[in-house]
Order: sequence, then structure tokens, then C-alpha cells
Amino acid sequence: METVDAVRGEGCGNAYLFVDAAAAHVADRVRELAPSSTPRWIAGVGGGRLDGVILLERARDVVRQVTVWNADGSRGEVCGNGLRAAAVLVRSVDGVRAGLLASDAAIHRFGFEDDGRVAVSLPPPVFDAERIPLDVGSAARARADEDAPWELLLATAEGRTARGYALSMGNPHLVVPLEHAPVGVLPDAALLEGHAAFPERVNVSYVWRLDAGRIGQRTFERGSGETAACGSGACASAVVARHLGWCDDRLVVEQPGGTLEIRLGGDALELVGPATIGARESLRL
Ligand SMILES: N[C@@H](CCC[C@H](N)C(=O)O)C(=O)O
Repeated sequence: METVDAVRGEGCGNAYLFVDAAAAHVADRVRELAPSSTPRWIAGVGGGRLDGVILLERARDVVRQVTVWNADGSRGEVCGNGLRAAAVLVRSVDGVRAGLLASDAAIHRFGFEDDGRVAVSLPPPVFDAERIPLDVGSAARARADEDAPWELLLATAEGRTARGYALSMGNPHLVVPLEHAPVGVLPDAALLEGHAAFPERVNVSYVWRLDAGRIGQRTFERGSGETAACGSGACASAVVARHLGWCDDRLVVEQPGGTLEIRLGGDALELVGPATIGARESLRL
């Protein structure tokens, strides 16, 4: 058994245990053990809830390769809040203030704003059903506009349905617009996360309009349950909000853990918000 250094890192309260593996054998061991050990690893760390584990590895052409495991040990292809925290960690270790990070989904630019917030790029949204992945036949109703998120009606339980928009930000998302902020438990969130329409499950974000260019959001993440915030979810919500005419090229997303800004102007999306690195921890592999 080997003990390695780890550190808590978070963006808007969406917190992960980071292992910045300089040695290849440590990275290999984390990869091997994380699918089964993540629930135990994050339960063994005090200081508040953790939503998963993130491995950082030295890689060619990018500052770090970033791999994400959700709280249940499943993989997430990309994590917007985790990427911002990774940027803060890289700055503290290497002194680098801008550069490239790689996730399973894309290469991401990162940099720091004058006000201290971290900006990371996310790839353009994907609406192709196979790539989300979305099994259109499992939806009660599905409608696709060209170059827009899928509008779905999904049966949940006891005759209930949910209307939402499906797309991929590198990982699968369902965005459910509501009239008002939901009170208490998110409606049918676990049923939607595991709905047959999403063969690889889905991250479910509930959104409501606050005013022009500003929404509220709560997210039930695939593999982690409801989290304080979801960065890729906020990007998915921004794509849907623009489709619905709720914003132009900029959206502010208020979540229980804090505020994110999404810039939709260019090819890629830009996710801007706070991120911090916290206490050092030890992880027994
Ligand atoms: N918290 C994240 C997303 C983490 C991965 C997600 N649960 C998945 O399985 O796709 C974010 O900030 O984007």
C-alpha cells in the first residue's frame, strides 16, 4: 500500500479530491483503483462533502491531463468546476497562469481574469443523438431542430412526464426548464438520470429564468447526486437558454454554491467563475 498526496479543490462548492500525479506509477494505480475505491476515498476525507476524484497527469502538449470520477466511481468525461480548480492547482505548483488542460472530451484553454476568477473553455455543444448519447425511441416525444438541443418529453413514473432539452457538452446533459425555483427534492431527478433514453445516464439541470441574461439552476449530477453547482451543466443550460431566447451571448447562472458566467460568443464556450484549492490530504492507494 502506498500513501500519496492529495488536495481538496472546488468551484462553487462542487468539490473534488485532486491527485496531481508526477509519477506515472501513481497515475496508473489511481486509474486502476478509482472506479471501485472513489466512494471510500471521498468518505475518508473530512472537511465537507466531496463529489468525486480528479487525477491530474503530466502529458505532452498540455499542462495536465484531467480525469474525473464521480462519487459512485463512474467516469465523467468533463467537469467544468473541476477544470477551474485544476487551473488553480497548476498555478500554485508550476506558476503557470494560462495554458491548456485536456479532458476525455476536449482540450480546454484556461486563464485568470483580473478579478481572480478562472476562465476555462468548453467545446461547442453536440446535438447528434448518437454522440450525446440519446435513444430517441425511448422518449415519449422527441423533436429535433437543426443545430439545436433535442426537445424531449420523458415519462418518469405514475403517469408523470418531464419536458427537457438534451445535448452533450462532452458529457451528456438534460436541461429541464421550470417556471419557478423548485422547493425541496428535485422532481424525478434520479429517474431522469437513469432514464432509458440515456444509455450512459445523464446530468439533469433544472433551470428557471430570473431576469434577462440570468437564470437559477440546480443540478442532479450523473454519479454524484445533487451537487452545489455543475459547470458543464451551466454551459448546457446556457445553450438551452439562448435557444429559448432567455439570453444572447452571455448568461449568468446562479446555483446554490455560487455564480458562474457563461460566454457563448466564440466557437467554444467560456465558463468563468471562482475556484479554490484547500487542505492537503493523504490518500492510501
Ligand atoms: N461537476 C461537473 C461534472 C462532473 C461529471 C458529471 N457528473 C458526469 O458524469 O458527466 C461539472 O462541473 O461540470
